[in-house]
Amino acid sequence: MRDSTSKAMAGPRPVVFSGPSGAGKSTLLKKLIKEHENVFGFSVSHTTRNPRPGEENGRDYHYVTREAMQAAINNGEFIENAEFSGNLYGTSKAAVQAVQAKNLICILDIDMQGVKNIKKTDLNPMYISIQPPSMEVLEKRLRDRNTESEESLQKRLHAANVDMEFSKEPGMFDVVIVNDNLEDAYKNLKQALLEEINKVKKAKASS
Ligand SMILES: Nc1ncnc2c1ncn2[C@@H]1O[C@H](COP(=O)(O)OP(=O)(O)OP(=O)(O)O)[C@@H](O)[C@H]1O
Ligand SMILES: Nc1nc2c(ncn2[C@@H]2O[C@H](COP(=O)(O)O)[C@@H](O)[C@H]2O)c(=O)[nH]1
Repeated sequence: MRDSTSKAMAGPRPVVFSGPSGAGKSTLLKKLIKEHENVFGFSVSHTTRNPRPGEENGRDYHYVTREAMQAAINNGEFIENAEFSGNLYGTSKAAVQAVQAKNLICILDIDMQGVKNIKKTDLNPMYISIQPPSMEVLEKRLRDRNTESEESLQKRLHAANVDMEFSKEPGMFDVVIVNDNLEDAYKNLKQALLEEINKVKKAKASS
């Protein structure tokens, strides 16, 4: 069944970022939001994982217990949710509405199960896949980030293999960006979003 709740959401077309854990999604989207804070807004997901050093509740995620999150899911408060690496993650309707109410392009950072589920809704976002140059580079980045236990790292690498195959399915993503050199990847990302950025800037200038 299609989720018709998202139909009521207005504003510019959202953008979904997906790709393996460690590919550089957060790094790129943080740069994007910093450079265009009047254009983009981040959909703050819920998760049952613990905050990492430097992460802030309500800014990076809403950190909740599994019981609270499951109850909210059962109550129909989420557009999509998924189990990833032993934790629940999900996009609440409120998170997307909060961004769209400000007439900003809503950015969702979600895993591939999220992509599949969002495709069943009426949100109609642009889908961007961020890919690492190789599995070896991905593993090094994840290890160097120093945020995962060995068990979590192995789960993420396993999911990354599945994800990298999935991203090759024709029509799954509108744009695929290989994040090798960060500045090049960022330039490609901005180019892919240029039309949407200009639309929002124009609408804001005339309002
Ligand atoms: N082009 C790049 N070159 C080198 N290091 C990078 C590059 N892009 C990102 N990194 C680093 O790789 C690590 C993983 O990046 P990041 O946390 O942005 O990935 P992610 O896709 O958001 O991961 P997750 O899905 O787990 O949140 C970080 O330590 C980041 O600083
Ligand atoms: N389906 C969803 N996936 C999400 C959501 N928020 C984040 N994510 C994805 O989870 C993994 C791991 O994230 P991390 O912050 O623990 O490294 C990553 O692939 C994110 O894209 C969500 O709301 N729904």
